[in-house]
Amino acid sequence: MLNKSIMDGDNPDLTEERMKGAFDTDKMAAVIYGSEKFAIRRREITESISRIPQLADSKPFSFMTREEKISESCRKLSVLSEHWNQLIDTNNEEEALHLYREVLGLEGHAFSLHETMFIPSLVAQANDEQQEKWLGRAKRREIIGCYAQTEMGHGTNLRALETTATYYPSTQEFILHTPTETALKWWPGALGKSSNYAVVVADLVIRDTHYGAHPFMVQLRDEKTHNPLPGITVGDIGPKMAFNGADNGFLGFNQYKLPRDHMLMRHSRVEENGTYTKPPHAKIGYSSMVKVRSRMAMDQGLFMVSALVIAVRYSAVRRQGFLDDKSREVKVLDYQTQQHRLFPSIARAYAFIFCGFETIQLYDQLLIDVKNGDTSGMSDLHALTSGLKSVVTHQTGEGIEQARMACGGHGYSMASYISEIYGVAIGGCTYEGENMVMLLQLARYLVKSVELVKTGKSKELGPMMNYLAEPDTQIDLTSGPEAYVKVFQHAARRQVWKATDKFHQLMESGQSRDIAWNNSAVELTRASRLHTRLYIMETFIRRVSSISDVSIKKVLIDLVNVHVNYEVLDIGTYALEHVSSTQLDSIRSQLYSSLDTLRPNAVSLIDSFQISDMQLRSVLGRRDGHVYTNLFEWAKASPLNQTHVLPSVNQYLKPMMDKAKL
Ligand SMILES: CCCCC/C=C\C/C=C\C/C=C\CC/C=C/C(=O)SCCNC(=O)CCNC(=O)[C@H](O)C(C)(C)COP(=O)(O)OP(=O)(O)OC[C@H]1O[C@@H](n2cnc3c(N)ncnc32)[C@H](O)[C@@H]1OP(=O)(O)O
Ligand SMILES: Cc1cc2nc3c(=O)[nH]c(=O)nc-3n(C[C@H](O)[C@H](O)[C@H](O)COP(=O)(O)OP(=O)(O)OC[C@H]3O[C@@H](n4cnc5c(N)ncnc54)[C@H](O)[C@@H]3O)c2cc1C
Repeated sequence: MLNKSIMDGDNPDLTEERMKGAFDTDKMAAVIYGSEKFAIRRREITESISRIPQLADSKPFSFMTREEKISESCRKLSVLSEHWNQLIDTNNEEEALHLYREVLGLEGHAFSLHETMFIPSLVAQANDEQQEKWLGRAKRREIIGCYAQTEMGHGTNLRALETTATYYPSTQEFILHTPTETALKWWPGALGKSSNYAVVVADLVIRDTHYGAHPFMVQLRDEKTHNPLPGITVGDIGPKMAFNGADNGFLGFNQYKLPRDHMLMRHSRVEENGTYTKPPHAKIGYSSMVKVRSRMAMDQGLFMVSALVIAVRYSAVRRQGFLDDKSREVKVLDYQTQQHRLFPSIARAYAFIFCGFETIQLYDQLLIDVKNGDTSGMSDLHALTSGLKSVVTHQTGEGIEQARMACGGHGYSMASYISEIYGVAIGGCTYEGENMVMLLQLARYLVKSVELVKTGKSKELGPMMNYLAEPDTQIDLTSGPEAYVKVFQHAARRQVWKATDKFHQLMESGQSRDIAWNNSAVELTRASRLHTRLYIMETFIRRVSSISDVSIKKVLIDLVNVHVNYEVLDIGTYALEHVSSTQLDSIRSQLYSSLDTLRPNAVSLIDSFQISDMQLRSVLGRRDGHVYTNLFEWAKASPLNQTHVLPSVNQYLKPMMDKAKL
């Protein structure tokens, strides 16, 4: 069987789609997840979870209050604690993340930041003795940690953080202090109620000199009672747009004493007498953010896929209207507009995940290099991941919203669960650096690159930047996807140069650097987006070219064709300077025919992600496709439907109506 999701008793419309698939979905899963071994491990973990009934949701998330969600995830975490070693290789981050996604879902939980930022901060920033003291405890989950950096008044501008950590050689202690209301830590995930430790980022002060943001390991709560320690004010910041299973929190310090060896000292040090040693690279303390940003293409790709699994399956069973055959309504997936709405996002999701693999590996390599004293790769990765997190989060938001609309009215119901996926995913436009700000970080790098070319130093260009030095050439659009890469290179190069020239001209006209930068900022962010989209396209094509299995490669080439045609049309206003409007018309025709080509494989392409029903938490997107029965059962389970007459009717509506009758 080529599509491994086919099961007896499924909706025949979905079975028909699965029969049409021209490739083996297990083989595709191995490509998506980087190796056959990991794809198998994912399935094994999912299977093992299903044999532990206590790990199942006690009721649908959408019917739970915030308090119930938090309690439910804590209950499951305590069940999981009995099974970690039997379910996963606890040293394997990807296995752990898969387990969390399956059992706990995406709405957040007590360990939301423990694995993703707290432990990575200890790994990258704590010295060997500190790791000896805390890392094992953190990995064994004896303690729960989070990453407390953002303050009520400042998130983006780290240099303006107000929380101080002042060192006193006389006592060999730091005093952590929150000098103002705006200095309260505000937003850190799992800080409010769950964590008893935090990596706190504070401005290091020694003898009135401010050394800027540094990380400190801080105990927040008593390990026996879980009460906040004296000098600490901590709590939950309240409900959010989504992600309400997490207790994002606030934190204030009142002259809180911290031993000297609680500053994380792998890269910078404070000696007993207060002598400060600066780190080998000024931004090395920002590594936990780079770590998460390097994961975001992968994680956002998976968010988008979840919405697409729901929308594509639903579109294959939803019948509405007629095409040729007037005896039976068509599957809405047969409409060109539906395909145009969904298929380019499927292509982007694959592309993001392939990029994600690269950036995760680049971060792991950087960690090794930095440990060996080589910080030279930091700027490249910072620039790349800054642009990538901004583009993928924005496009993921767009893709998920299109998926919701593609499900019509039922997409708007929590039964689809798409609104929750959307709410969680678009948090990524903000966290780990607001998107505009991060696009401007990449722009700094692009401007510097142009300056290198202008001053004859093209040899010093970083990876991916050589195209900035190349001349425009004729583009032959019949020569395959590489021609579309050329269109993107031309468009990105032109925009990067244009934005840089504008910035330079404004400075030449007398504007200060910062004012000239601000007056060029929109053009600079456009340059960053084009550059990043070029990177995504190149990575996608490179990955697909490396595949040897013929049937897998064939369908992925179809997907690449959807991608390159869609992307070039999407940047039409920039592309028009390099391709004629007649050529754009021909790209349009190719896009429509590539949608057609992809159509028979659409369900298998999204089935290949092997996202279990448990993980999807969508009534509309279940693998069996029995949408209407499932939807009705779900609605009947609504708490509102547990009585025929609600107390509020008896208390308010009935007396009101009775009064009106008098
Ligand atoms: C995590 C998810 C995994 C699972 C998925 C499942 C569910 C997810 C669902 C929910 C979310 C869960 C978790 C969310 C966790 C979120 C956590 C956070 O948000 S933590 C807080 C993050 N905060 C930020 O990102 C702040 C953004 N600001 C900054 O990073 C810096 O302030 C900024 C903008 C980089 C500026 O820094 P500054 O020190 O002022 O520097 P300059 O602008 O002056 O630049 C000077 C040069 O330094 C270079 N630079 C900056 N950063 C770096 C770096 N990291 N590495 C290397 N170089 C860097 C910069 O490019 C400049 O270079 P040049 O002078 O141009 O050469
Ligand atoms: C779901 C979620 C989870 C989070 N988890 C954590 C966590 O675990 N730990 C933690 O420490 N923090 C966390 N945060 C906080 C998050 O990192 C910050 O909110 C984020 O970095 C954005 O900073 P800000 O809120 O200060 O936005 P602001 O910078 O105030 O942004 C407001 C506007 O100002 C613009 N702007 C700001 N500066 C500039 C500039 N220099 N140039 C141009 N435009 C600018 C922005 O583009 C934006 O449009 C989380 C946030 C969310 C939403």
